[in-house]
Amino acid sequence: MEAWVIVNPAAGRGRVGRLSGAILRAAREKGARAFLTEGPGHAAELARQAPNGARVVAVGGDGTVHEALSGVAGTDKALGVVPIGSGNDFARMLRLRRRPWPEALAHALFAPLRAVDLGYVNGLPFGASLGLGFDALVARKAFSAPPFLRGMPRYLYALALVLKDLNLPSARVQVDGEEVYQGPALLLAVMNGPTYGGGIPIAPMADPADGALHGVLAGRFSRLGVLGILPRLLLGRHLGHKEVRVYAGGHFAVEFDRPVEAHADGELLGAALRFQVELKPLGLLVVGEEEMPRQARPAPAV
Ligand SMILES: Nc1ncnc2c1ncn2[C@@H]1O[C@H](COP(=O)(O)OP(=O)(O)OP(=O)(O)O)[C@@H](O)[C@H]1O
Repeated sequence: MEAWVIVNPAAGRGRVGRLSGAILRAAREKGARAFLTEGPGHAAELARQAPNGARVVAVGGDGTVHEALSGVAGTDKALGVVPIGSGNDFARMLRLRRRPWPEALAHALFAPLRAVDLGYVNGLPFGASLGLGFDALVARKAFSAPPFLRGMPRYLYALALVLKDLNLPSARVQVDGEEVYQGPALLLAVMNGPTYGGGIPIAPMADPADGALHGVLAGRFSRLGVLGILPRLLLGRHLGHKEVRVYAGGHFAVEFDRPVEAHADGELLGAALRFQVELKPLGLLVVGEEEMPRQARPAPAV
């Protein structure tokens, strides 16, 4: 099987850039074709050019994986990942163990393939997460924050800007054809994996091989309410909040009363009024762990 290794030197806050020569060499020694991306969009283009049946290995973070996914989804190519980004939620969804990069590369090139569910939003594929509303707006503001702000200060700056002008849109949400919610919405996360934003456990119950997307909707929240739920969210203790609802299904149709920001796998999609979200069960071939344990579930009642 042909393998294409796509290395994003900008990922991992420059770490991949420092390692890129060694990674390209190691990939070629293992018989793969290896490429360094030249800018945003290049990983997607390379993944599209990879031949049918190829294993496409993204070296970088969730942005690189998301781009590579767009060239792999809907084909019989397979997606591997060497997670050296700052977030790595796709790798977390696959339960990839932490390995030094040479081992992670060998794993991505040679470990067996398995299938996981694949999400689509308005026709575009996503791997682990889709976020509509508040979190995407914070990401948008962080994107245009002054360049001297980095990491947590950049996030807090963006959060403060969004909270200052907090004005919730109204949403109508249908899951599998049934209307489940109508009202103000702070955010709706539609998740294939349990985490986004670099490990935030927004949907601890999500499992990429269960044939369902998991929606977590935060409804009416004040500024103070948002500040109160954030620490609970970081600990995965937000699901019991009275304004947090959870849904599972294969098709989410979401309509807002004004354009709302969205991100897929942490990549901004642009604001829109309507989002059609579909799941293709086991629609993506990936390199995961040999054993991907499912979430612990209570035994069914007998
Ligand atoms: N050669 C390049 N120069 C600059 N940017 C690039 C280049 N190649 C790709 N990119 C862009 O780099 C961005 C960041 O990559 P990525 O998200 O993989 O890394 P990260 O931000 O460290 O990880 P994470 O998303 O997991 O936090 C992507 O949006 C991608 O489009």
